[in-house]
Formats: sequence, C-alpha cells, structure tokens
Amino acid sequence: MADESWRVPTPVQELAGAAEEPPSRYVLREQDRPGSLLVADDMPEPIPVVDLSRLPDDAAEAAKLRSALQSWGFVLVSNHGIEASLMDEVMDASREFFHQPLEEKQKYSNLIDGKRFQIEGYGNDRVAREDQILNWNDRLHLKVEPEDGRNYAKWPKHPESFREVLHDYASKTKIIRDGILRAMANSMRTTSSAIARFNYYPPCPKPELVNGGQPHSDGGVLTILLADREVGGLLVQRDGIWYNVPSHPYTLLINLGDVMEVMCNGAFKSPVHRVVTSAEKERISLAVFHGVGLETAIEPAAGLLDEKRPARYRKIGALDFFAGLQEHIARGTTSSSPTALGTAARRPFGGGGPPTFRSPICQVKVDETKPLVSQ
Ligand SMILES: O=C(O)CCC(=O)C(=O)O
Ligand SMILES: [Fe+2]
Repeated sequence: MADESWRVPTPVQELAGAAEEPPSRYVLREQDRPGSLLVADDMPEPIPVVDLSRLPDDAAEAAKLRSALQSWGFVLVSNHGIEASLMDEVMDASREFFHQPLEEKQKYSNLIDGKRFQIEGYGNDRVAREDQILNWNDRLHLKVEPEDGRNYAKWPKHPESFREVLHDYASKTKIIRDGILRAMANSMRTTSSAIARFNYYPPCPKPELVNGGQPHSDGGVLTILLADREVGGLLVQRDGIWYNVPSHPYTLLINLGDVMEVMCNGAFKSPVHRVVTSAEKERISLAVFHGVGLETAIEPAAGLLDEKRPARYRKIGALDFFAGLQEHIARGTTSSSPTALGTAARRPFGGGGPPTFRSPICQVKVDETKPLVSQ
C-alpha cells in the first residue's frame, strides 16, 4: 500500500520550536510570499466601526453598515453585547487548550482512526495532495449551531470552563448575526412601500376551468396575507407540484417576494402560488405587499457576494422591474406555467440548478450567455 503519511502532517506547534526553518511543504513559491505582495500603507477610507446598539433604528448607523459591507465586505462593530471579560475568557480558554501537551489535544483529533479527515476537531486542514503547500497553523473546529448538532466529544474538557465559555460566546454571536441581518433588512426598507389588496373570489360554476388567481410570485419584499378563515383555495408550488396551503384562523401567512429573492441572491425563494375557486362558496383575502420605493436599485446585497457566490441576478431599477411585472400581469404571463413564460425562464442561470418558472424574477436572473433582455 502506498505511503500516505503525507496526509497527516505534524502539528505546526510541534514544528515551531524544533527547526530553524519551516519544512519545505510549508514554504511558498517566491511570488506568493508575503514579502512579494503589494500591500498599501493606507486605506483609502477606514473600515467603519458600527455601533450595534444603535441598529436597526438609527438610519446613519444603518447606512454606515451598508456602505461598509458594500465597499469592504468588512465592518467593525462596537457595543455588540459581548462583555470584554467573556472575550478574554474565550481567548484564554483557547490558549490554554493549545498549550497542553500533544497527547491531550489529540484526544480531540480531526482524524478518524488517525487517518480520515473530518472538519470537526483538532488538527491541520485537510491535505488533499502530496505537493500541497500547508498553512502554518493548527486548528480546532467545533460546530456550535445548531445546538442540537453539537458533537461534545470534540469539545475540550480542559480548561474546565471551555464548554461554558464557548457556549456563552457562540450564543452571543448569534444575537449579533440576527441584529446585522435585521439591520440589512431595515436598510432595504428605508424607502419602503406597502400596498393592501383585498381579494374577493365569488363562487364559480366550473371552478376547474378558471383561475381564482393566476400562478404568480409576489413582486415585493414580503407579503402578509390574511386568508379567508373558512374557505381554502390557495396553492403553493414546490418542485413542480402544487400544495394546498392550510388556513389557520387568526394566523397571518407571510411570503417573500421577488425583490427579497434578488436581494438575498436567491438564498430565499419567492414562492409561486395561485388561487382556485369554489363552486359554492365565495372567498376573500387581504394581501399587504411590502415593497421598495420606485427609486430603489434592486440587486443582490453586496455583503452576500464573494468569488464563490457570484451575483445570480442583474441589477435592475425598481421602476423597470415593476413595469415588467405589470406587463406580465397584463399579458397573463406572470405565470409559473412553462407555456406562458417562453424562453427567458428556461435559460441556464448563472447559479446553475434546474430552470425556474418564476416569471418576474426571470428577467433579472444572470445569464452568462445572453445579454439581459425582457421577453
Ligand atoms: O387570496 C389569496 O389567498 C392569495 C392572494 C394572492 O396571492 C395575491 O393577492 O397576490
Ligand atoms: Fe400573491
């Protein structure tokens, strides 16, 4: 059997004191070395510090966050709710863990049976090739969220405080994450608009022949729907199949709209839905559509994009976006139906995956092969 010991490098900490020079597998090619990088002395503008306690309501602070995420992709946050003492504790616990003898740390190894790599645990990053240049670090990876997905066998027992401190720290980062996401959403709402639509569906002698509401996705950020308490009829499509949406009296149904789908770069979907009618009963509903002002540029949030996650939607002005939507409605082609949509929906999208039959969105989906055209 081939010698595969290169897959299990010695922890860097062990090397650090032992040799004058890093072993060759850590040494970068000349042009990649830190000394060869072009590093600017000054930033054109500093990465701003955003006061988290002022979000989401303080408009100036929210704008600072947005602009930081657009220009740098980084933002510093103060007043974030994690006490300085807890920050110290978690760093001390980490240091104490790494300062233990190797045998202690290896109880939490990221290698299964001493060979097979898994992300969680103590050790190096995965070594995939024998000639791979390795990083000069050791790591301890621990899944913290969701809490019921934690593998406590990999959580160090020493220092004793480790688990509690990490738990506290991770919980607080979650609150920060929520705060930032809320603030981002809020910045989208700065030029908000909302429209209430009262729907009335009279009984229809042949309900199987008509649409109560044609298949469509809603255009805005999110919709809050108060549906008829007694008469159902709303259907939602998933993976090409329609499902009845049950009505729960006195609950509200919330769905995301196309603008949100674009802004979050497709991480959340704007569902296609329709309404069928009843032969005997009338049905009513009230939809409140929360959207954006017409001057808004609709595009994926910059903070969500990087090399691995390129924009899957083109930037489009809200005015154009909604004009296109209106045209579709008028032509009866806001439909999720493949026949109604024509080619735009079936183009291969930048993000890959199966074609989507979501109409208005399709106009702004990125298509590498063709210029952006509306149908
Ligand atoms: O009436 C319903 O239940 C849904 C209405 C709807 O989808 C809409 O107004 O956009
Ligand atoms: Fe709708």
